[in-house]
Amino acid sequence: MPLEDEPTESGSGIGSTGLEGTAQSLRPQSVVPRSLRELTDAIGAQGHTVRTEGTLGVTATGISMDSREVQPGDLYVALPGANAHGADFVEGATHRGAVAVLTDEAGLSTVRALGLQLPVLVVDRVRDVVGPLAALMYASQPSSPEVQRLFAVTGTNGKTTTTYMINAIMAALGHTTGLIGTIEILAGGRAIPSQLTTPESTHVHSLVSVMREHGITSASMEVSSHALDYKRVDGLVYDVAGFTNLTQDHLDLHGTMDAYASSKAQLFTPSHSRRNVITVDDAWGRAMADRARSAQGEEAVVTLWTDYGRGGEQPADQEPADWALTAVRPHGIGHDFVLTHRDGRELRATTGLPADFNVSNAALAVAMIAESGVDDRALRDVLSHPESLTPLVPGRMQVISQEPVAIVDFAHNADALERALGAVDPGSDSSGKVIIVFGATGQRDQTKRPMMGAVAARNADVVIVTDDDPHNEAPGPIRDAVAAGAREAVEAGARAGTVENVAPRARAIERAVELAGPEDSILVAGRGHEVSQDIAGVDNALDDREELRSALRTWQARRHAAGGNR
Ligand SMILES: CC(=O)N[C@H]1[C@@H](OP(=O)(O)OP(=O)(O)OC[C@H]2O[C@@H](n3ccc(=O)[nH]c3=O)[C@H](O)[C@@H]2O)O[C@H](CO)[C@@H](O)[C@@H]1O[C@H](C)C(=O)N[C@@H](C)C(=O)N[C@H](CCC(=O)O)C(=O)O
Ligand SMILES: Nc1ncnc2c1ncn2[C@@H]1O[C@H](COP(=O)(O)OP(=O)(O)OP(=O)(O)O)[C@@H](O)[C@H]1O
Repeated sequence: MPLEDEPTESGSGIGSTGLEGTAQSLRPQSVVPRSLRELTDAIGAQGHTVRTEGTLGVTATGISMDSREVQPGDLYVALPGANAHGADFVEGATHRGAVAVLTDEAGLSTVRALGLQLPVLVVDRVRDVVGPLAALMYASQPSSPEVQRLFAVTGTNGKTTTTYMINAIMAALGHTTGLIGTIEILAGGRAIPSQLTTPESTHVHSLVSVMREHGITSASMEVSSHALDYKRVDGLVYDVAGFTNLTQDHLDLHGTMDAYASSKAQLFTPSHSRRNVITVDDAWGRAMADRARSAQGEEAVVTLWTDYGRGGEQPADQEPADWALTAVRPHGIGHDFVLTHRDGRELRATTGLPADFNVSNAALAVAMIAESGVDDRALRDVLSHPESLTPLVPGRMQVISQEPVAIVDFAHNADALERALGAVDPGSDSSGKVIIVFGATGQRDQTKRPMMGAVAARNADVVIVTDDDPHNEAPGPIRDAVAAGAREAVEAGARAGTVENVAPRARAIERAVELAGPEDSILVAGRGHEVSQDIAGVDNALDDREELRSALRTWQARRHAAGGNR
């Protein structure tokens, strides 16, 4: 039974000088100092009222919204938050060298109560002005796409994979690429530690500038709905922004699916993007395209149809999409596909990544690049090489073993789980069972727990419910809620013959492997690339890929000892 190689560091391209640091600490080398008067004028030019206290002649050379990240010469942005007000930390910020503060009235009172006399700019809604100020400070917006091309991807699932695919194609087209997303930030192959999918606005702007200083001519970014609501990408206009899909997730933040859709829709407006490619496989996508057209105008919005299920026929009652998948054929564990434009142009490509949804992600990546104005002939040439659309995306349908098929994936909501299970199902011609190990996150959207359980029971033969990141919630009841959804589905006739509740997670993975025969498929879902599990605020080392490899080695040794029979 071959175990797949462990992933290796990919790419290089640029030297590391000037890239030592984290998303929080990196700053462009060349920054034009800005007087508080200039910054005040810039806030006023955005239509915000700003009140100033203290001298406006002071110049700032950086901007930070966390006291712990302040560098000498910074404007410290003291934001009101859910846990604290940034003004509570203003003394720390001044000790680190902040020269002025931007805050609201409450923040001003705190600063003055502390007896601090440094200049203060006061606005009503602080987050509204930070992005554009950081854009000014770090001159982040590229002067043209020829200098640096910026891509953004949003949607519930597929952002990470699509951004990796965009980068793989752009690199093959000769660009030095940058990436900002959930797994990592990459600058020309150099990894920069990061915490959020989309970093805070001050970091986003400094990173884009730093990347340009290091010769990065194309950058793709995941833009989460949190980022849009928290205005983390304000002040940056992407050349092309793409939409993957919208399914239930993050309702703890957004409340309703409509509010969630409205958050995403902000990306498809002139203040965020010039051109959009929107996947219109379902009603959410079609509504997103309609909203984008009313915000951007018809010309700026391109639709993409990837729901190839009916053999390429688009629904007759819908307007045909601009780009559509018109042929999909299995190719190894991946697929060949043809993307056809309404005007008759065809782009042929192959992705070696498994699962139907990766054809959708690949189609979006290709359409976004085609719409970004790259040379058509060069693009066709690059797409003729399968490796252009087969990046290693850590923890995304990552194949750990072929026999039994053992895959680690990041699916952590019902839709992603269903699709990932569909991809590992050997089908009715095979006697192989599908075994799934997964859990649900604590302190997040609780409504998805039984839904995920039910999806697992409908699409797998053996369901092993375990812990994800419980965070500060008791893990037992989370597992019970997921398992209850699975058992209810089994009672209603779902496929699963067994539902087990096993913790800790490493033991659940072992259990899945113990139950597997060589013809079976194991999917360990939910944590993908993650290497630690947060239990009650403590990060415990745990890598699903390592646990799976170790359990498979034991499985292999047992089989060997038993002479190949189970
Ligand atoms: C819900 C959310 O996104 N909250 C973000 C928000 O928190 P907050 O407004 O409540 O801030 P707070 O903790 O009250 O602190 C108030 C202010 O004091 C500052 N502070 C705090 C302590 C200190 O010592 N010094 C200091 O200056 C903080 O930087 C902040 O500006 O602002 C903070 C400061 O920038 C963020 O760190 C924090 O992200 C938290 C950590 C987070 O986990 N966010 C996740 C949910 C998130 O954004 N996820 C999405 C991806 C979602 C997905 O698709 O899966 C992402 O893009 O990563
Ligand atoms: N187009 C898609 N449609 C549905 N599910 C998908 C799609 N692409 C990926 N997935 C599933 O979603 C999981 C996460 O994929 P990916 O990391 O690319 O998405 P993401 O949008 O970046 O997710 P997150 O916001 O949670 O980081 C994958 O492991 C896979 O199970």
